[in-house]
Amino acid sequence: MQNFGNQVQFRLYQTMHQPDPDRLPVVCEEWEEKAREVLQEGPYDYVAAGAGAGKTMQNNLNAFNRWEIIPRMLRNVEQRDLDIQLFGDTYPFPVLHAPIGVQSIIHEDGDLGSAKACAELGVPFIASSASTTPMEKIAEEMEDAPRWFQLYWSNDPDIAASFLQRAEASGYSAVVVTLDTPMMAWREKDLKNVYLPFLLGEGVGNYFTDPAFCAKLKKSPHEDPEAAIKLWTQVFGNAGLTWEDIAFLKANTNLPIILKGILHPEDAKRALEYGADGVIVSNHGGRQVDGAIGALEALPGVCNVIQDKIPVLMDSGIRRGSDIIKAMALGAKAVLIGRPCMYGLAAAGQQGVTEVMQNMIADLDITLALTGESSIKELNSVILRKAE
Ligand SMILES: Cc1cc2nc3c(=O)[nH]c(=O)nc-3n(C[C@H](O)[C@H](O)[C@H](O)COP(=O)(O)O)c2cc1C
Ligand SMILES: O=C(O)C(=O)c1ccccc1
Repeated sequence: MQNFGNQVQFRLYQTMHQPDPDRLPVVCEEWEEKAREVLQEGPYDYVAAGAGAGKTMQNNLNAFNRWEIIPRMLRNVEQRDLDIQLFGDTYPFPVLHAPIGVQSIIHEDGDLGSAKACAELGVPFIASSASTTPMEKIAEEMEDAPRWFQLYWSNDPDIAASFLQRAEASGYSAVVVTLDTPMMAWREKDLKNVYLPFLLGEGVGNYFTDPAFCAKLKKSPHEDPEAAIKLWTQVFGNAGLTWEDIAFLKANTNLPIILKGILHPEDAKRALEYGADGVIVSNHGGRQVDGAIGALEALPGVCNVIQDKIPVLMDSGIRRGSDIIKAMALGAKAVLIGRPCMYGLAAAGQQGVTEVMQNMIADLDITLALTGESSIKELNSVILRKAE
């Protein structure tokens, strides 16, 4: 896409004649502020806060400040390529929408709004196991736009296998298996607010429509929602999994399997040994282990082990274009955008997600050019230095 960044930027400046209240935010922190204004405390904190004291979330942001870009000059950056290849598909930008459950708690557009915003831009949408809208409905709305499915690996193998089968049948082209959430973390803000969306029947759309899940209930989720929610709390996670269980996934899907939540180089080694098709370096946005390593800090160690044998993606802390450049220069093939999209969704529904994604990509395109690079795929750590 020619001069994507300049076009978006020019359009934004042209809104100068619009009255202020109609103008949507541009800056990530401003979107977050707007989200805080429109949401009640429970849902806002559910999205914005992390595990424990929030140290990991802080580490994620700080990690980006430890790297600095050294721009190059006079390198003809008129034509720029932002496209990437992953698992045999070409995508227009090196960004995906992170899997995010329970989007219905922040806006009525919910998962469908986000999915449609992504579809318009050609950005792959990773549908969460914990979406409120069932995966088939999301797929239907997205038509042939790119989409992946994120698996929460239930301790009930029938449910896990059924989710995999449904994802493949409804046209998702890869499975992201989230390993860092065998149970919900100790989340201080949610405990203080006494707020857990699932207990309110949010984020259970895939379960309540699942034949394997429903087979374990006496009455349908519609007839007896309380019993269904209780069953959900019993089957959601699986703390008993080991690396040997990866074979179960391979036996139950033909799609590429991408392991999300890899931080330790030793786990990167296991991911290769056990046949993962890709990994995502992530600490779940600091929502699981408090005091964990910032995701960007963990990225070089993982890439060093993987040695380009399979793609390494990353998330946790991406807030602007330069963050994407740093992650890719350190070895990520693409990044996932999480909370920024949710602040957009909260403040302005589907259009908010479109704006956040579009602005992030525009910023990326312009910053790439100003760094003196024209191909996102060819970035490497030569353009970075570790700040003192
Ligand atoms: C409200 C919320 C819900 C999330 N739900 C899921 C989920 O269902 N599955 C998953 O793998 N990750 C989930 N995540 C984690 C994101 O996929 C991603 O790793 C994280 O948002 C990255 O951190 P960042 O948003 O601070 O950049 C969730 C994150 C948030 C904020
Ligand atoms: O809140 C989360 O971070 C999350 O990943 C999750 C887990 C279960 C259901 C919905 C979201």
